[in-house]
Amino acid sequence: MTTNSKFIDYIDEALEKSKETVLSHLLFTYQGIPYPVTMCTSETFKALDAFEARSDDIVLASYPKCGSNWILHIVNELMFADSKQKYEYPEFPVLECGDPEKYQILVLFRNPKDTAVSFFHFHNDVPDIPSYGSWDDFFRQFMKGQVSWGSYFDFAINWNKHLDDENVMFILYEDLRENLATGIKRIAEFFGFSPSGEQIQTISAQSTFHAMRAKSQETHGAVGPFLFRKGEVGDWKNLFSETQNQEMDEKFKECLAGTALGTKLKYNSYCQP
Ligand SMILES: Nc1ncnc2c1ncn2[C@@H]1O[C@H](COP(=O)(O)OS(=O)(=O)O)[C@@H](OP(=O)(O)O)[C@H]1O
Repeated sequence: MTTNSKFIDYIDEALEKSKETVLSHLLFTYQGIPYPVTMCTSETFKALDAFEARSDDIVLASYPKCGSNWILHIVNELMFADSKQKYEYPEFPVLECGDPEKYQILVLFRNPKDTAVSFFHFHNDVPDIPSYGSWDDFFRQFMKGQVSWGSYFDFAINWNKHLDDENVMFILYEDLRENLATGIKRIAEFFGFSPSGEQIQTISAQSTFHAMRAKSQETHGAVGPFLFRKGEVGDWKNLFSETQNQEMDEKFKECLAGTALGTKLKYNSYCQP
């Protein structure tokens, strides 16, 4: 992502509001889903009802902490390689709804255990964001879907219905982690970009966790190093208890076992001890 003061201004403003917010006052509910009062308002959601997309808009859908800043960076670099123009965001680039028919949509998933752990650290590490009392407290709320942006599992169940849509491309965080250049090539093909082998290599080198973390203060302001925290697969093993493992395995089975998305998430590879 390019240096963009609008982007950083928005994050700084949200952090400033977070300073005065206690955890019990963090969430409001819009159409049954909790959102943080520091970043969203019901007015914005209502205004988005009248939003009209352009036919060449690109949309990324992701539950929090699945690597959205990573993919935004990659797409920006691909656009730059294609057009030689750096895109400057006129607004903070997060749209909470829109007409899917009009977009090409990247859907980004990460295994639910690492997603939960990343989400917990974000809350508890960023000084200005209200903290949970403990990992166990956060886990309980995460499993109930009572965290910002709601339930990972409801998000997954809904997207499972759209995986075969022509305008939707699925990306798995763990696949990208394993082979960044291949992932970048697939994203480029989906959007009709034709980067050279050299451009793919350059974008890959700029999109590694370490490269992005090193620039994170420049790209994301004070919160940067917390957004690019560890970037690993399997960090959940440091926090999950045996009971929590079983609880999430059960929930996964109940919600996603036997579904197309359930298979694509490769749960047995990434979520078993
Ligand atoms: N380049 C690269 N490689 C590997 N991993 C990366 C990369 N960029 C971001 N990340 C990791 O993605 C996690 C943050 O996800 P999001 O950007 O979606 O967070 S947010 O919802 O916008 O707050 C967060 O995960 P954790 O480190 O586990 O907390 C980031 O470190």
